[in-house]
Amino acid sequence: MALPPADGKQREVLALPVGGHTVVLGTAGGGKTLMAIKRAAFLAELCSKNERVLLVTFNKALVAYFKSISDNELKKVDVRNYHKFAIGYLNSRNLMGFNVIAPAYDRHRFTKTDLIKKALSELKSSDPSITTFQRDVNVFIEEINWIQKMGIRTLNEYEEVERVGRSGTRILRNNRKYFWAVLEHYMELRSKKGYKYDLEDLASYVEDELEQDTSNRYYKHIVIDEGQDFSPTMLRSLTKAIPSDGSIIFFGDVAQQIYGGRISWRNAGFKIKDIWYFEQNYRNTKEIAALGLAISKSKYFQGVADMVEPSSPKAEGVLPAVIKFTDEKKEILYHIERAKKEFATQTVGILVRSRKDVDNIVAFLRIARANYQVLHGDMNGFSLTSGISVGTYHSAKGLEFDTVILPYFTKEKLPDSERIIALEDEEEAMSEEVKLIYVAVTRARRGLIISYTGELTELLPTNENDLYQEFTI
Ligand SMILES: Nc1ncnc2c1ncn2[C@@H]1O[C@H](COP(=O)(O)OP(=O)(O)OP(=O)(O)O)[C@@H](O)[C@H]1O
Repeated sequence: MALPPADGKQREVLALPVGGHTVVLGTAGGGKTLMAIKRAAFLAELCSKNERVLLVTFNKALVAYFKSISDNELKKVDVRNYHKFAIGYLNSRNLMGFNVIAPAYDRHRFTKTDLIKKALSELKSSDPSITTFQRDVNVFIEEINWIQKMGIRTLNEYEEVERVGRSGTRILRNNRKYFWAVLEHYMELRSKKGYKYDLEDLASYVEDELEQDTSNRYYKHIVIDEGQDFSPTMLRSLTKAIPSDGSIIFFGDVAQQIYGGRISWRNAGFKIKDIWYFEQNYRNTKEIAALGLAISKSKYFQGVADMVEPSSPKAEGVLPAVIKFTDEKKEILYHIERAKKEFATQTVGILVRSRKDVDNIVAFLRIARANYQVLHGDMNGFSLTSGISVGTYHSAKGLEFDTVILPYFTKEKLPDSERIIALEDEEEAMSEEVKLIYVAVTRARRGLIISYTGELTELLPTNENDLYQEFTI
């Protein structure tokens, strides 16, 4: 499959002089992935025999997708997710080992969550008078992840740092020392289990090592796609991974930031003169883009700095459908039947909020003997031809499908109740979750079907402006 040629501003970015730091912010479907691939290929052509280009993105499913769509353009480029880059670098410095990263999920080993739970419970019993320790463990997990992603190294630094958004008011400055105590105790327990890192603080170790590493850099140029979800410390480590005559280019869309709350690429220490903007939406039809735009203008979306508003795409299509069902089984069977018959020659994405719901849909797909792939972190290949892809909204990041089906769009599931607990604030959870549904909706090229039972989530804008057609089945 040949990639389309660059157009308008894309052409200007593709031809930018090579060197230094560049930031490109674009709307959903603005061609950031396309340009990341083309720029990486262009840079690889300029490299001498010992110089290399890294195209780095957030998740492994996206790496598999890049490789499938790039039509040989990436022959001379290393395509990796950040963690693979980090592990490779730490390995080259003899700082890795077997099972030294505390896993996020694992049925057989202690996870980061298990260890934070243990750390909190031990501190709670050692001093029951401290009320902060009585807060839900998810609040601590959330805060520890934030501290690590910011690359904060000391309690002093943590006590000084200014927070943006509502998270700033959630944790009083005076109480930060208790969160720090849980972090420190977690680190002790982690080390006792033989783990040196976890997925959030790995980047700080890479950054520190690169800071004092005077050897020649392995990559001359780094191209980052989906950069909005890289933590500041991941981005800083990448800026240190290139030589002084190398280059780094960041492609991202703040409206699609779905990991890490309100952490901004602006904390990454890029040295830039200008920011480039891709406003043109090349993916969605006018109707789908209009719904995406309405979501991005909703009250829950407020406070998103650097948001790039899309200009209306040219392709006309049909209005998205919003269908109400009487029960969930009927809902899923209806979608599977349509996907198998009506959309048989298309790519179809069935996307949901939780992994549990993915498993549920997979069980139905198996019974229906449908042709499907599950989107997940360990995908090696990616089928681009017709067929159904099932996954969470998170796993569909950066991808696109001819038709997107979004079942379970209910108040009960959106926002996710665990996020409300972790953030101790429904409004904050809504502001996170609305970005997820923005990502989900903007994955659709031509068809979008949303469905629910019971009550529709408030995250979907109301229909006064005829953004969608409503049905009951
Ligand atoms: N200049 C162009 N001409 C034709 N098609 C284009 C052009 N630029 C992008 N596209 C197409 O538009 C779609 C979206 O592009 P791409 O995935 O690169 O956008 P993106 O900015 O990475 O989107 P997102 O952030 O939503 O994942 C793709 O199918 C891509 O091939």
